[in-house]
Amino acid sequence: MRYLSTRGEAAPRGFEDVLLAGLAEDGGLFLPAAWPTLSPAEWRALRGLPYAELAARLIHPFVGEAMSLATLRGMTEAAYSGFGHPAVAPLVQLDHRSFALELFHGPTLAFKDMAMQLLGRLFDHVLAKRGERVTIVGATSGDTGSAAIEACRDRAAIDIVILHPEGRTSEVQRRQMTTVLAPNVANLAIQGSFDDCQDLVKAMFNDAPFRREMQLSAVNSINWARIAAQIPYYAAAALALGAPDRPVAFSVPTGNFGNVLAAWAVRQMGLPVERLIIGSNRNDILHRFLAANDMSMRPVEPSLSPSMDIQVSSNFERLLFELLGRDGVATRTTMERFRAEGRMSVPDAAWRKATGLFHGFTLDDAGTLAEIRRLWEGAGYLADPHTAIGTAAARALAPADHAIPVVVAATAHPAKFPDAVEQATGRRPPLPPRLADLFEREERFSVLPNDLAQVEGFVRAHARRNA
Ligand SMILES: Cc1ncc(COP(=O)(O)O)c(C=O)c1O
Ligand SMILES: N[C@@H](CCOP(=O)(O)O)C(=O)O
Repeated sequence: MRYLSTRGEAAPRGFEDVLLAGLAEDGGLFLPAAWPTLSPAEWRALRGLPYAELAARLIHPFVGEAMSLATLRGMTEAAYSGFGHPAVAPLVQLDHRSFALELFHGPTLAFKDMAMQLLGRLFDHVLAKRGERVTIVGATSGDTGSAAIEACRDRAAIDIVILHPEGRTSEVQRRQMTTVLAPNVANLAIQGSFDDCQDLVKAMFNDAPFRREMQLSAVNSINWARIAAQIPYYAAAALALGAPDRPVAFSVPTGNFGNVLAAWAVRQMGLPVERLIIGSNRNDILHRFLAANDMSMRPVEPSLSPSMDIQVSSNFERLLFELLGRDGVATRTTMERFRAEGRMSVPDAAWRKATGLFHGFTLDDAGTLAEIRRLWEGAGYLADPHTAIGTAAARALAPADHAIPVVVAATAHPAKFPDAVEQATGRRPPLPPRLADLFEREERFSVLPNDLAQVEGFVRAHARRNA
């Protein structure tokens, strides 16, 4: 399997290079040169497999010659063995046609564990094989950070620095990151938004000498391996509900566009996905794009679903590349204009192609609380604020054909957002026993302004301490 950059200038690469590089040298994101596809018979043969086996079989085409299926299977089995549910990602029926796909049974209680638990092992394997060491820099609005730290803590060949927006995550989310005191882990609170954190990470990657000096790697969904590892749970849900012989729809609470992109990838691989519903909070740039071909940036506003407080959805560039007929020059020009002018629209044909499949929905905080309450009182289901945006979106935009089930990505455990859940339902969800003392644990993090030179200085000092 070879990978291309969405900006068309980086040389095609294999999986190992893509895993370690994260972002392409030309500033673009990697995508497979061709999508692996399965026939209906091949999809049917995957029904009912244990999750780890399904994951290994679906991820292996993306890994290609980099490792055998048996080696990958060993990693998926180890990655998912510690999950708190035997199905790993169970489907819970919410009403006659909609299902919550619970992706929060991993160690840090959010969907990020589904990919990150595998990524940590992939990094270890490739770094040991090459005798290399990396410095991972990542940006988080709350969940990627703790999942990445959990997956990479105490790993010999990895240093990791996670940037989060100061005061803009939930307290549980912050503590899940800052109470990990492993020497290879550092947390930085940036005085700014998640978008500022993400821009700092991309700027470090685009600073070629710094990138080389630090051997930078990424764990955000700019890294293709993250998306590849998020594909199997959509396939598992679709197969359980009758695919490939019955179409399904997915509703995904969306911020950086990574999770919904994985659902789209399942469609590229041949499963009948009738539509992809994108739920946004008041930071609704994707909704506005789908409604009126207007992707225009506004300042990021804090909401009750902080992990989705994002304006620049990194992975949209991957979809854009496909919408523009895989034209790297056009993708680069469009993205550069977006960053310079703060807005973009795409050619009409591309926009129509996008709106034929993607449907946008937006919900404010009051609506989110009402939806959490409705789910609790109506279905006895306790949802976190992100998942609630997904269920509300599913109800509003489900396909007219009632035979098509709608799968909502349940992206976080309600205990990660106890204040919002309690406000909506009067019930404060407890943390699982292994996190019960989270609020007594010592925290360690530094605070820095949104300043590239200072952040690079911090990353360098952290890496040198551990070298
Ligand atoms: C709980 C939760 N829901 C939804 C999202 C949005 O997912 P994505 O950024 O992949 O669109 C995130 C952040 O990634 C999240 O942490
Ligand atoms: N919501 C995310 C933001 C980063 O997304 P990623 O999927 O690109 O890592 C978070 O929780 O940090």
